[in-house]
Amino acid sequence: MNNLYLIGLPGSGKTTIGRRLAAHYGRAFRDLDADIVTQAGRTVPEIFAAEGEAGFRQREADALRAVAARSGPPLVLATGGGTPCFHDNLDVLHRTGFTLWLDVPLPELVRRLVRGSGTRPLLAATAAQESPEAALFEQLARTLAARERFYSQARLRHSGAATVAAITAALAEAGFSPTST
Ligand SMILES: Nc1ncnc2c1ncn2[C@@H]1O[C@H](COP(=O)(O)OP(=O)(O)O)[C@@H](O)[C@H]1O
Ligand SMILES: O=C(O)C1=C[C@@H](OP(=O)(O)O)[C@@H](O)[C@H](O)C1
Ligand SMILES: [Mg+2]
Repeated sequence: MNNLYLIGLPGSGKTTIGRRLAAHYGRAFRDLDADIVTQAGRTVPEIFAAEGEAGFRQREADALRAVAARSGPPLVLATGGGTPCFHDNLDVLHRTGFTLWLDVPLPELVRRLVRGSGTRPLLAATAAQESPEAALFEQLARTLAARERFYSQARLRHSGAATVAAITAALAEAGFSPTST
């Protein structure tokens, strides 16, 4: 299976860029968080509140395995920021597709996330701090430190321009074949 899997920190553009890459390649797009929400009948913050992070991670692992096991044409999947870091999910990603790490500098992530962090439970507490930007930066830096050893195993780390043209050129150079199944 030749799915294209986008991984990286919250705000790195997995959902936004994933949708554009899918359109470019003529593939279906899926967002793992959206699958989880549909299956649970609850929003992501509601799942964290009712079931804790452990409950969310179990749902995430199950949803990923459902996508990975499906038959049909390969798709583009935006994972959640934590997906590669729990429940051997990285093995599932590597066995069933090509992993692309969107590596975006922390100050840019802070600019993107400082409004709307309430929809991301692991970042929500930063909004109540005296300096939300500084708190968000610290939180993202801690998260990256814990996750970099997973993200860095991606087949391609893209740190350049977040355009479809730049990313598809980098993917081609790294050996991603959009037409192979
Ligand atoms: N390349 C980009 N340039 C500017 N803003 C972006 C870019 N990609 C995403 N964003 C914005 O950043 C926020 C988070 O993007 P999103 O795609 O949801 O990231 P992720 O799924 O990785 O958490 C959104 O408000 C989105 O509009
Ligand atoms: O980083 C994380 O652990 C999470 C990121 C979120 O997805 P995005 O990366 O799309 O924001 C979502 O899966 C959940 O809030 C947990
Ligand atoms: Mg997303």
